[in-house]
Amino acid sequence: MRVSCPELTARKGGEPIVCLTAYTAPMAQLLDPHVDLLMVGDSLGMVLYGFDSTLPVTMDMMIAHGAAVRRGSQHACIVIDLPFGSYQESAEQAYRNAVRMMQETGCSAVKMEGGRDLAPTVEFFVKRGIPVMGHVGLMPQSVNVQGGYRARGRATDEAAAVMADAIAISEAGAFAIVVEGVMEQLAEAITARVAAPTIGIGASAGCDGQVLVVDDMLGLFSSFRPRFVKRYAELGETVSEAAQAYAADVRSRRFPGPEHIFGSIKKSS
Ligand SMILES: Nc1nc(=O)c2c([nH]1)NC[C@@H]1CN(c3ccc(C(=O)N[C@@H](CCC(=O)O)C(=O)O)cc3)CN21
Ligand SMILES: CC(C)C(=O)C(=O)O
Ligand SMILES: [Mg+2]
Repeated sequence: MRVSCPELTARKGGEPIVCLTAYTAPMAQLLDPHVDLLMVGDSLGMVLYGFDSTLPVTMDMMIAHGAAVRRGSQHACIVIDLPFGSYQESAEQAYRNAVRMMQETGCSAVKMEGGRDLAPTVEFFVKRGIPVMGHVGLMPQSVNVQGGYRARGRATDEAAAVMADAIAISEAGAFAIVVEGVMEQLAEAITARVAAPTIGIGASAGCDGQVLVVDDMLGLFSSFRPRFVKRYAELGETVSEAAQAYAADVRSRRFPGPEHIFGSIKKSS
């Protein structure tokens, strides 16, 4: 049985919720036994497609990758980001896009970035059968309004605003909330105050769970190294070294060797 959204909500205050992003079927297959939740993040626009923000990501991209992750996993709860522009206009627009996302991918829930202004949309979804993961604090889809990817809540007025956002999204019925790029004190205060479990990224161990972009923690997306990313592997270096060794082998005709070829032609009978 796949992990359900209510099961994750029930983990509030208990064993931390383990979450990673995944964008492809083979990566989902590798991560699935070890995590509670696989997040198909719109960060794929930056990590896989080379965009300099998540804004160019489309519904079609999220659906293609969401369906792939679903095919590659059996156990984890699957949550897909609704991309920029697909939900901000109205609750009705958001709901239509979320229904399409669920029908075409088989995912369990969707995630949307937003605070108090988004609470009516969250309530609209939950009343109509779609579990919602919230996302407050640093919201990458608002990079042009924020003027960069800066941590939120350094000053008390901004901290109060993020707290009010988290409370509104939790009270609207979100089953969990991503809290991104906030001070430890604020993450702890939000986690203590809201009913929904908090999933932190750059938000300290004071949250009910953690998420990282998998390519960041594997050292595959090497250009990105903010302080909240812990490197658990250096796969970027492994890939470079493998490519270099292959190139040298091809140029020197060391590859392919006798063990890599189909043998000799036999005389027809
Ligand atoms: N690969 C990847 N990993 C992520 O964690 C991620 C993405 N992509 N794309 C979408 C957003 C963007 N994110 C970011 C990007 C940069 C900082 C960062 O470097 N912040 C610094 C300096 C910012 C500044 O002052 O301009 C900080 O101190 O907060 C944080 C989160 C997190 N998300
Ligand atoms: C890291 C998570 C929170 C995300 O929104 C993404 O990967 O797009
Ligand atoms: Mg995202």
